[in-house]
Amino acid sequence: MSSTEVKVEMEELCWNATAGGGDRPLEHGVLSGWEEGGLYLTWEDLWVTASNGKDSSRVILAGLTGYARPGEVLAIMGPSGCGKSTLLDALAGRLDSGTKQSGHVLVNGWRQRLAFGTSAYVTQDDILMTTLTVREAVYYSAQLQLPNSMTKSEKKERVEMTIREMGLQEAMDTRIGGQVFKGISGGQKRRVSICVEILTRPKLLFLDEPTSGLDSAASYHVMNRIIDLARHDGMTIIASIHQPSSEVFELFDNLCLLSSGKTVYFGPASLTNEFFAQNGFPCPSLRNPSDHYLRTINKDFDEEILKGCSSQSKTAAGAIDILIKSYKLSNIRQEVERRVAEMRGSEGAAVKTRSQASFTTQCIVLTKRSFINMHRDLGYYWLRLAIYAMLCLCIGTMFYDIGHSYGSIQARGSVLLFISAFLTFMAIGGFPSFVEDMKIFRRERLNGHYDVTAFMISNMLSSAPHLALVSIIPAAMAYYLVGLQSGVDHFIFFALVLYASMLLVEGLMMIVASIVPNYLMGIITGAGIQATMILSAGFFRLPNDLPKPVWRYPLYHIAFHKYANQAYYKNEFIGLTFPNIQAGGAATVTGEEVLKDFWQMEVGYSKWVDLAILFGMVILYRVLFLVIVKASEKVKPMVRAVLNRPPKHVIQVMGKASAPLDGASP
Ligand SMILES: Nc1ncnc2c1ncn2[C@@H]1O[C@H](COP(=O)(O)OP(=O)(O)OP(=O)(O)O)[C@@H](O)[C@H]1O
Repeated sequence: MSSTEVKVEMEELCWNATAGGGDRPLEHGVLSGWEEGGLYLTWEDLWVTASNGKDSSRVILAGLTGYARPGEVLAIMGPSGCGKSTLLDALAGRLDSGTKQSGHVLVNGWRQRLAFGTSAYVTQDDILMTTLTVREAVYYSAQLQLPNSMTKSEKKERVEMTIREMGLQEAMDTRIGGQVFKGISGGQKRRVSICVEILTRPKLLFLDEPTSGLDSAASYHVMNRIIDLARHDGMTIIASIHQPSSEVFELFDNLCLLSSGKTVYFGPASLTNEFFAQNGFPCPSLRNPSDHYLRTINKDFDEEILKGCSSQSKTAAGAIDILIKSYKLSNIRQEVERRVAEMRGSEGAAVKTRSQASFTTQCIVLTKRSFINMHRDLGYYWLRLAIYAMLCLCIGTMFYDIGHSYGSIQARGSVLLFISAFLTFMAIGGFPSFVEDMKIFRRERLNGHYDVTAFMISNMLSSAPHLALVSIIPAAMAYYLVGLQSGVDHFIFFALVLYASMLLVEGLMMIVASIVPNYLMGIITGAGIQATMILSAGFFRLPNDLPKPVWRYPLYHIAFHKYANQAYYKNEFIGLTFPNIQAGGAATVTGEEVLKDFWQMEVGYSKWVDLAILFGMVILYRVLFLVIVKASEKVKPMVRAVLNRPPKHVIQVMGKASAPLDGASP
């Protein structure tokens, strides 16, 4: 069959006659149905290329055009690696920095920012808090997202209902689980991920492989419920899906079939069969249609799979060529373009951030959730507490009853330095758990569950009591076994310095995690920064001997270990006297003299000033974290906005539409 013949036959396929249940009539310029609140998404000539390394300029998506409408579900299908996730990311404004995007994506006819809290996105990986039960995970999410106007019991009811709809009632009180302990299954995790995103009935929902890990019955029920939501609540749903059963396939309104980033077919799912048949690739009667489409266009396993087709081409590569050419000439494509053009001028709802809970509610709920997570996670603090206790027992026995001899000056210096450097350094052990928290934070942030400041405050509040335990118990063991300066006030000060130092390392690791999210790279970076600070704190190389002035001052003054050292030393030495061996032991040397002459410390101000500087730095580190996260959230959409300029004809059409929303511009 020549391509002209294919074109003629394709023109006979009438869009509206056989389109799926969700197809609605279009009126000129305005879409009927969900105008009040729905989000219309259109994309035209959308290109995505890799922009990093060897792959730079590799085309991932090649000029795609399509749309998604409220009340409908668009399924994206294609062989593995064809660009399904990339298309979802591009539409959701979440492409990573290793890619470049061109063409344009419009929401309600306008270029609006979708990233950071405006759409719900269920990613391929299930990033959930492993220590929570299913009920807790969904309930905390509900509290974070649902409006304050809903009562507690209404929220609970919504949670229970959503959990049941996803078939998770049996697993409600089972912990999600992760690497350390086994919890619910992979398929159940998938459904929990969907639960937390559909709670608020988001206007726009992206689902990347929602049914992976589910059996066919569960897949059908989950997709059926999602489609119910689309129809009932006017949600716009775009789902990439691998291998739907024929029942699931029948639920979709539109289908976007991709191969190597190119459109093989975009149109009503119900017309796909005819499209394939018309081009010489009819679906055998006993085969699942979606299996057939994917086998026909899968170049990775050519030859055999096309046996029996009536087309001239028996290879997938040839089949793809025929289908792409035929689609370009078809009236299905023209209809898609017409609808995309219609939607350019449509007027719909503004893109808003999703969480409707107040800032205070977010802070309270996040603090509670984070506290429970830290409490239940053995690796977060309990293991550290045990290791710290063991280490402090070693310190205590090794430096037991240190005394007040001349030699005890050096021994006191060593034990305090060890505590200030290594005991603090070990706080880095919380990083792996924190990286997991950050992954959850990123997912929830992108989905608009809460504010960054709420996360920062809650993290600080929930970790504070745990860190206090880790500092006080081991510190007391070391302090009293060694026999450091007597007096409860001295011990309390000592524990406060250790506590502040631990808070500082946590803050530092939060900053590192916001820049280097990878766990190994983060540990290396965090360790490197701390080692540099310890080295420049004026102990290994005494302050007066440090290179002057260029090298000395910045690091010496920035390193928090300097202030921690000074605080420990002042707390310990001031008020003590030691026999002066150089003077034959007859005279004594005071603690102040030791600090000034021996360690060249700044004794002109009180130890409380050092402690205040440490707590000041604790706040500074948290604020820095906040600034970095907020800045990174702003930079990404700005870069995207520059690349995502609509062509001239779009600007002309949009000129008649309403004013730009949410900082958007036409
Ligand atoms: N930042 C990037 N740099 C280079 N190549 C990329 C980048 N992002 C995606 N790709 C490549 O683009 C192709 C499409 O990736 P994508 O994850 O979108 O495929 P997919 O259809 O979702 O695959 P699967 O079904 O297996 O999840 C892959 O070959 C992938 O390696």
